[in-house]
Amino acid sequence: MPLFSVPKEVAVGAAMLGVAFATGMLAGFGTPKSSKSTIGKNSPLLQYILDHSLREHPILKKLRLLTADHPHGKMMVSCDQAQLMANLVKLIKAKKVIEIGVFTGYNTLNMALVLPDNGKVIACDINEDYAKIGKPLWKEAGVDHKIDLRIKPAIQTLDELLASGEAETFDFAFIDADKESYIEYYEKCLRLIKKGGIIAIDNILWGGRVLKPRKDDLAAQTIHQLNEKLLRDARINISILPMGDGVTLAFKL
Ligand SMILES: C[S@@+](CC[C@H](N)C(=O)[O-])C[C@H]1O[C@@H](n2cnc3c(N)ncnc32)[C@H](O)[C@@H]1O
Repeated sequence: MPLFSVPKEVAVGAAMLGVAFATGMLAGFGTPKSSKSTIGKNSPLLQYILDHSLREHPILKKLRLLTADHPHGKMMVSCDQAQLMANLVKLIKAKKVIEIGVFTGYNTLNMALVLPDNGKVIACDINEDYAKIGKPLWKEAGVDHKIDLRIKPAIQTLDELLASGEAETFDFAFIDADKESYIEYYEKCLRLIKKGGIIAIDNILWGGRVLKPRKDDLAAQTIHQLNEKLLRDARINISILPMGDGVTLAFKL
């Protein structure tokens, strides 16, 4: 039984989105490429959205183009989603931010650029080689002093932050690493952020595989379980945005 019935206008909107998926109407971002888009490719409408909203810092753009050439370039967060997160970070006047899954550091730089000079991004990844690509650009942008890169499993970093008394001291978290650990990441981030803080969770549509997660697809199953859990979680308010590969915003109450 669903917790809430679906309002008619929502059902209509969802149906329209479904049609858009099916017809490829919402079919992706052209240039600049939104590399992680589930919502298709080559859509004039999404291109229009980008053309009329993207204000990308030149060094951020440089890192995006550099990352796009990387063999795993598709892992990079979409630029429109990154811009939304930067706007949220500014709106809530965030000072302390966690990023789980740095890759080449596009969004790490994106957030560092909008934090105050004494702000901090705790940037978690297991692969130092990826981060080495972005590091010189963090420096070129003059924000490297705001980035604390921790190369080890993110769960370990989160546990260390909790153990050192940093619960309820963070303003914003972005979860974008191994999907199988998403529920653990969420629970630990929820303890680390303050009331009024925001957790953004990427890939919550997982290329559409959340609709019918296969038994052997642990990532799809975990994301789907998290989506179900968040709907019923009284500690937060949520919104799911059909942007990139789907992003949930969880607002801590
Ligand atoms: C999708 S990418 C992150 C993209 C990044 N947020 C951006 O702005 O472009 C996922 C990253 O998670 C990292 N990762 C995978 N498992 C991890 C773990 N257990 N702990 C920390 N990072 C992990 C990978 O090395 C990879 O760089």
